[in-house]
Amino acid sequence: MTLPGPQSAALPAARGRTLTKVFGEGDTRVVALDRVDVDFDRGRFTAIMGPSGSGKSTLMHCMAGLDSVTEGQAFIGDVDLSSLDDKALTVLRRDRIGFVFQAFNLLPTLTALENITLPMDIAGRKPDQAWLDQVIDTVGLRDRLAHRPTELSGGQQQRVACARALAGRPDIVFADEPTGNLDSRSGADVLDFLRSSVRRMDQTVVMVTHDPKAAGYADRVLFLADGRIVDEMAEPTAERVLERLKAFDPAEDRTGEADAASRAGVR
Ligand SMILES: Nc1ncnc2c1ncn2[C@@H]1O[C@H](COP(=O)(O)OP(=O)(O)OP(=O)(O)O)[C@@H](O)[C@H]1O
Repeated sequence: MTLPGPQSAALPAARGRTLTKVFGEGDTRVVALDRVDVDFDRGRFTAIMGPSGSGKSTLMHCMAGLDSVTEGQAFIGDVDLSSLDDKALTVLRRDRIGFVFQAFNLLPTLTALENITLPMDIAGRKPDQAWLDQVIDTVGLRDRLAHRPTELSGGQQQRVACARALAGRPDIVFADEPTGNLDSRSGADVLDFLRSSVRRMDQTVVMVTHDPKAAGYADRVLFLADGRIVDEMAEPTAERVLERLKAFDPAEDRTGEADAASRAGVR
């Protein structure tokens, strides 16, 4: 195993530089990301929030190499994703990035344990058993490992998906609305696990969410509007996030939004 050197240890787990993503052209042109600079430090839990269409998913997809950028660069550690061909990008995503989606995306024919180790099995990598045990215990799935997804609740299925994302000890986990399909109790279990993976296992998690309560589990919240990061909150609470979100009124136009942002002390 190669241990990260002092330089790579100091690097953020992921970072974007002047990230720009344009969809379509002419009348249908949309600037989904507008020169975004962002760092995701190691061992931190970041939530990304903002109104519908503000660019949250696009930012996550570009940072995770699921979509290409129009301009700028996305780095995982010191690797510039735009320098990789499709094959190298697939390997990087498989080996260095964990994903959790709103739909749990588990394979129905496999047991929970088989789902958790699937990415490593595909890669021909032997799991680090001590790490895997820690992940399974932290997520609280020890007595469910032989169950298939249909025999698990939604919350348990999402915890399997979280364990799968973390099993390979990735550089960073990207979670897109991980609690969107869950009741609040199951959602809290999933968020507790993501929180513990950061606090106790030194993982790095980036989560897109619409839910202020979910964002309250993070170390910081980035607020997007119109493809830009317009605000950032450290040590968020659900109440403060909710207050901040009230400044984004969908009825307001761009000028109104600037007013709202200035009322909220942004810009
Ligand atoms: N494949 C695409 N083709 C064209 N436009 C797109 C595409 N994907 C996203 N967009 C546009 O880019 C902008 C940002 O979309 P994105 O999905 O990143 O927003 P979001 O903040 O994640 O929204 P939501 O909260 O509704 O999921 C939107 O205006 C959207 O319509």
